[in-house]
Amino acid sequence: MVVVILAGMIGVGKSTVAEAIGEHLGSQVFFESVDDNRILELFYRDKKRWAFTLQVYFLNTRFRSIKAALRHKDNVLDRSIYEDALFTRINYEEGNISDVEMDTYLHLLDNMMVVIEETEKGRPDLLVYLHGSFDTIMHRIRKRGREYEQSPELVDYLKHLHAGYANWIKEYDKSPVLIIDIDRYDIERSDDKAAVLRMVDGKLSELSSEFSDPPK
Ligand SMILES: Nc1ncnc2c1ncn2[C@@H]1O[C@H](COP(=O)(O)OP(=O)(O)OP(=O)(O)O)[C@@H](O)[C@H]1O
Repeated sequence: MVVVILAGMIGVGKSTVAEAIGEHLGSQVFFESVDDNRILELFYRDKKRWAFTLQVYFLNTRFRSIKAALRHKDNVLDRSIYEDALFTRINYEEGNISDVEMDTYLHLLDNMMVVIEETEKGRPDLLVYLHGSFDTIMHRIRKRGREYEQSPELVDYLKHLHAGYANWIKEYDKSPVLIIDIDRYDIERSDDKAAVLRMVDGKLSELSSEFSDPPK
């Protein structure tokens, strides 16, 4: 049983890579659909009013997904609960979330983490972190063309988030990590996609041999 989670900046391509890994490993993929997420649009229109509500919404849906993923067999998640606190922190730093809201969020998250760690598996096997330069990411966000992500006023928020990710990945310690540079590998090209899947296979087999090594 293998649980792989994806992480990385908005627009970096997590859903596409999650789908490719899921297909390759024969795993179920948990996508967070944003098409029916009304709060997301409200948030992009008025961050101060909706940031906390949006974070609680995502926390709840990610909690549900990670519990389900850790309970069943082979699964891939396109974004996970481990990463959402970064969005909350950035929104706190931007003044969109108050001290009291931040504290409430962190207590809620702590409680949820206890439940997650108490599941039989406890944590994912691998985090695949997609890293890209700010320019590449902006290019992808524009190309994807989701209306609420296009406002020129969002650039500072996206820069802040991009810088936040660099610290977040250094501190992440819930599972082993595989970093993929999207400036180098474009999953839409078949040879790059094959190379990415080989890296995932390589990492998973390295981890499973470490796991099965007899103790010395
Ligand atoms: N916790 C969160 N707080 C604020 N916004 C969030 C949070 N989680 C996701 N989002 C926003 O929701 C949208 C998520 O879209 P989606 O799930 O397609 O992910 P993405 O990061 O844009 O995708 P991909 O890496 O697959 O290109 C993005 O605008 C993202 O910023």
